[in-house]
Amino acid sequence: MSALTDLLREWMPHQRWFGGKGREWADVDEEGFFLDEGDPAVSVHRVRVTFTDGAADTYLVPLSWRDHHVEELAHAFVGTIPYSGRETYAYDALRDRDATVPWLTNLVAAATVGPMRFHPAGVDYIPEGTPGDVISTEQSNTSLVFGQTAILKLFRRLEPGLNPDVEIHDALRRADNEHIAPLLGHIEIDDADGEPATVGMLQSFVSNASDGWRLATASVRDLYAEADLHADEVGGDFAGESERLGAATASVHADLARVLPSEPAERAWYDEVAAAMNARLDAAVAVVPELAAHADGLRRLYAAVARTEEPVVRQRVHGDLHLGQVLRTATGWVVLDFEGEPARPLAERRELDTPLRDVAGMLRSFDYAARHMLIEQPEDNQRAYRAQEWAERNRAAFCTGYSEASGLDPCGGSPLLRAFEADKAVYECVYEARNRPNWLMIPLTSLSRLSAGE
Ligand SMILES: Nc1ncnc2c1ncn2[C@@H]1O[C@H](COP(=O)(O)OP(=O)(O)O)[C@@H](O)[C@H]1O
Ligand SMILES: O=P(O)(O)O[C@H]1O[C@H](CO)[C@@H](O[C@H]2O[C@H](CO)[C@@H](O)[C@H](O)[C@H]2O)[C@H](O)[C@H]1O
Repeated sequence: MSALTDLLREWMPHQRWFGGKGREWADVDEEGFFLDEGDPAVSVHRVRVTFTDGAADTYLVPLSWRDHHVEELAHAFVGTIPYSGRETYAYDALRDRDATVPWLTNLVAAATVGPMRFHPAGVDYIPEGTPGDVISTEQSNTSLVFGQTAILKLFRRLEPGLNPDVEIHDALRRADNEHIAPLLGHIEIDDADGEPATVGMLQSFVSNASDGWRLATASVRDLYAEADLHADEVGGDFAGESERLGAATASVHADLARVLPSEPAERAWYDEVAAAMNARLDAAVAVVPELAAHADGLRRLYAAVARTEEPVVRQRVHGDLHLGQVLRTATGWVVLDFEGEPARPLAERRELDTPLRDVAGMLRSFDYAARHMLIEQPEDNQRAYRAQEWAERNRAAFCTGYSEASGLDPCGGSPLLRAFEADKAVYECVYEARNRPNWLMIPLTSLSRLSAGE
């Protein structure tokens, strides 16, 4: 164990991006190289943490180094280690502005630094020389904004293979899709076996935009404030936006099917989907015992998946679409973060899937937006009624926008869609139990409706 791995063992479990919180470490290995030997020097480390259950994850940890403590960087301080007979001070290099410049310099130069390769997309200006500021959003990765023109997302957990965020953004740029922020480049690193993993993605920064969750919940607040008016009568009606969002989602799906592989689903696919849903439910009941009450009804919904004759096209999709993943600009909706559900292995997230998974994700999000303000007042039946009304109106508008743009109606009583919605709500129960237990009632309420066949 080196002085650096000792330091990382102390520091990493407290970082937002560290996915192994609460698990016991059995071992830790680290391999590093210098990205920049200037002042501050910047090093990049691949840190492999092995847990006592035998599982292991590799994290990306960039550090900056100084020969004295810098008080303004106290928030980024990692610790000290001895080097050439004196103490050196290590900082989180992504929170140290002076240490952020080399990322774009190397990207513009299409450089190779140690095992890391920088690939500019060659399509647009990269704001080289500008320092980056870390965004304050709660996120599982770390993103830096450079001069309000570009945003670099550094993926913290490294997995071999091209990250779907890069792959899908690249495909949609080739398709000239107008609902994405264009890809400006990406960065790869070779792992110990020479397999490349994606380290980062640079894309255009969408300025002056608001995210869908913020806009939708503002609309719900307006509705609650007007006790006697309906969703279509209050000032902040969101249905027009929901309809445009449906059309934007359909456009993204159509382009993905056009430029990446797609094929009709075979019979075996339906059985596999039903089996995967049942397996996810089994695992979820062990974490959220309240789910057991809905299990029979949910299994009936999943059985209908195996029986349905509904044709499905398998293709690449977003994989984790919700209102927090879309930005409204002055001209329309932009869809972000094509990584899929972060907890699933990368190979699984790159498999062909059905657009219904994304439609279901967004429909769930309308339920969330409508209900999240009921958390504090679960007995307020009047508000619960109005929440339902808001959710139904916006879900229907989203479906209308989707069908008008695609010519396909994904929502017309499809048993598949209901099953995907239920499956997402089961996933959400586990997510909420682990992260925001007082939000658990949102997916549970939806599941009692879905499992009762309503
Ligand atoms: N191209 C962009 N332009 C403007 N803001 C962005 C852009 N990409 C991401 N963001 C902001 O950063 C947040 C986190 O980005 P996201 O890709 O979802 O990261 P993560 O995968 O870590 O959750 C988004 O919710 C959004 O607010
Ligand atoms: O954005 P991430 O990829 O990190 O997604 C995870 O966190 C989301 C919460 O931030 C979670 O989304 C759930 O809550 C949202 C409101 O906060 C709601 O709009 C979504 O519909 C709901 O699923 C997401 O499930 C999780 O993967």
